[in-house]
Amino acid sequence: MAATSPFTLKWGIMATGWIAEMFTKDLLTNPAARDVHDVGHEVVAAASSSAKQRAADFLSMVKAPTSAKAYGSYHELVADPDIDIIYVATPHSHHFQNAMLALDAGKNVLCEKSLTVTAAQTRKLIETARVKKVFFMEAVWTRYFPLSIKVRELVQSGAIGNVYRTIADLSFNRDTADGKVDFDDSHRMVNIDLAGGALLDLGIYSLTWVFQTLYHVQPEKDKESPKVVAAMNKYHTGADETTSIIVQFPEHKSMGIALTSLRVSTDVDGHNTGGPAIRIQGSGGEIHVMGPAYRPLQFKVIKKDGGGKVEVVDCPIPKDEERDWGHGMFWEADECARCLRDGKVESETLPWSESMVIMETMDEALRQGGITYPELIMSDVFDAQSPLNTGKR
Ligand SMILES: NC(=O)C1=CN([C@@H]2O[C@H](COP(=O)(O)OP(=O)(O)OC[C@H]3O[C@@H](n4cnc5c(N)ncnc54)[C@H](OP(=O)(O)O)[C@@H]3O)[C@@H](O)[C@H]2O)C=CC1
Ligand SMILES: O=C1OC[C@@H](O)[C@H](O)[C@H]1O
Repeated sequence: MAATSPFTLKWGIMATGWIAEMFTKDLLTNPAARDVHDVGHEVVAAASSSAKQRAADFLSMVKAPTSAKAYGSYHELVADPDIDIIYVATPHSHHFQNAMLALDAGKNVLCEKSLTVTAAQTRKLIETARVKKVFFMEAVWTRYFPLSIKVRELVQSGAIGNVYRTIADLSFNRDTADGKVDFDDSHRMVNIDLAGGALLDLGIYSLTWVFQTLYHVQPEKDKESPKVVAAMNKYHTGADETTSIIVQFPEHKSMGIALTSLRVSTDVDGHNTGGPAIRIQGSGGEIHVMGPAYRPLQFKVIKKDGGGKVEVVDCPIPKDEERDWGHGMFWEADECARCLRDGKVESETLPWSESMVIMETMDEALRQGGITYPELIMSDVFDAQSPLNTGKR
């Protein structure tokens, strides 16, 4: 019997910054290098809001096929009939308007984290995807790692008993002697106009671990909206620099603690000496995930009755030797391809309802922490000519 050829998804890349580079290089790797044979990817075009030449330079830098088109605006990108799906790789501030631009044009969308600035914006995007009958997914790449899948399976199988608590941290020590952090005030990590702050950039990963171990694994009928208690320290730009959130599920008697900071580090010496980034604690044992929370490569299973033995599971990220590349973002791209091949508009691994509840949790934390962003980037009214869509800075 002849083997069926893989389903190939045609991508348009919106923006040409750091993560666009990482993701596009992953798209260009050979799926066989990660033992994937049912789906593949093609980079059809990239767009820069600043100049067509920038998009052309980007495509040659990532070694895209010469057939890939360069556009000098996001509007041109979403109008390209050859593109199946748009990857939105702009700052958080821009996600709502940029993703809406693509959805409005009838394109499927994979949008970087944090999905939006507000939960109301996420709701609008989901409604639009539903009406347009197009696929829409939040690009929290860690969810699609084989490591995450294994950990969720262990939790669901009861390997560590009932899971009552998850403690997750993603913190970078960027503290400087002058009392600041070593990001320029204009950098997207701390710039309020770009929806900067520890929570939306890093804390989303801590929350990802809380939600994928305490919420996602629950049967649909038992899913419980969390109670949220949060504290935030503000940076002088108005963004949060250190944030701690308790996410409580009273019916399940479980609790998540999501931590993030730009002042201290999860991994103090860069060698994981400080212990795990994530502790998933059950009545019969614990799973320790070694960080960073966004790209973990190892977890440990410690059983209550294990007599001190620790099972260590390594989950390296496969590399395409020919391209000398493998970052780990290809798994979320494969998920998009499989969903589209199978006619799905949302992923079961990160359904719309779960993106929504996580955004609501972040909304509530920001409210309790007293962080507000400018109206332009909090608006949930789509404007194709918004400066966020036209590249005007
Ligand atoms: N999944 C992951 O591991 C990571 C995800 N991210 C997420 O990706 C997004 C982008 O982050 P990153 O790539 O690091 O950011 P960069 O600043 O490196 O790139 C952002 C790109 O967005 C475009 N852009 C449009 N308008 C603006 C504006 N006003 N200011 C700055 N850039 C603008 C630019 O591309 P152009 O000029 O071509 O239009 C720019 O190159 C964020 O949402 C972030 O949270 C970031 C890092 C890792
Ligand atoms: O998503 C991310 O993961 C990696 C971090 O270095 C980056 O700041 C963040 O945006």
